[in-house]
Amino acid sequence: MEQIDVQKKMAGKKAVDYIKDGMTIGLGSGSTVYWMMKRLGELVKEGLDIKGIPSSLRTEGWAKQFGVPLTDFSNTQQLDLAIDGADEVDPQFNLIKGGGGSLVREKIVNTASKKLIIIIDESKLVDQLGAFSLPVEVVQFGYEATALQISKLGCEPVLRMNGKEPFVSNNGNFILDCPFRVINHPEQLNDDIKSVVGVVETGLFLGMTDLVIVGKDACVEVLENS
Ligand SMILES: O=C[C@H](O)[C@H](O)[C@H](O)COP(=O)(O)O
Repeated sequence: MEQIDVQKKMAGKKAVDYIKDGMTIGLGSGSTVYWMMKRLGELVKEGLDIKGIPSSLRTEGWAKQFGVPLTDFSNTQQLDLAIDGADEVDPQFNLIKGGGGSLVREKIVNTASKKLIIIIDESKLVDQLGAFSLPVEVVQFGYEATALQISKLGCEPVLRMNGKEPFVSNNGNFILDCPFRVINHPEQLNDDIKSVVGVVETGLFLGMTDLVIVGKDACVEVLENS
């Protein structure tokens, strides 16, 4: 296993320490979340009584594979805890997410949760957001016009592809990857992008993270948002 995967596994496995009996859990997306799901499945087999709401079809598949019981928003609108990955985390615990294209469902799930824990490998910690191209989910119709409007905010959006076809999110939308390179004012940028017609959601997750678990080579570091 590569070192980065070892770090993801360390972070994912540590996160389940925060899950308590009776909780409803937001289940994030991505390769780090995979390890959390695997460990959570083991704990459920040992008797842990929880329910989860998955933030992607892929995570839903893992839940079924590992035996993690699921529920949905028709049964509960507030979750106790959400555990999710990230593509970048800055010192203020602001995030870029959506590298896997699940940002809309993730933002709905994480916003509905009382607490958000982010699990990452070391490479995700950055001084400033923006080196990772910001994913923005947009409706398919007229996406070229939507991209033009976003470009006026300081980047050249790239339509995400899946082979020769555009990538389509679990919500049936396209993703524009927006290379801003340096994001100095994330709140303002988020507002500006969201005001563009055709934009569904941005991958900026601001002021929502309570705890970051960073997987390192032989340990984990837990960073608390004070
Ligand atoms: O859409 C994908 C999500 O935001 C992921 O949580 C994020 O891309 C991090 O994924 P990974 O743990 O695979 O690096």
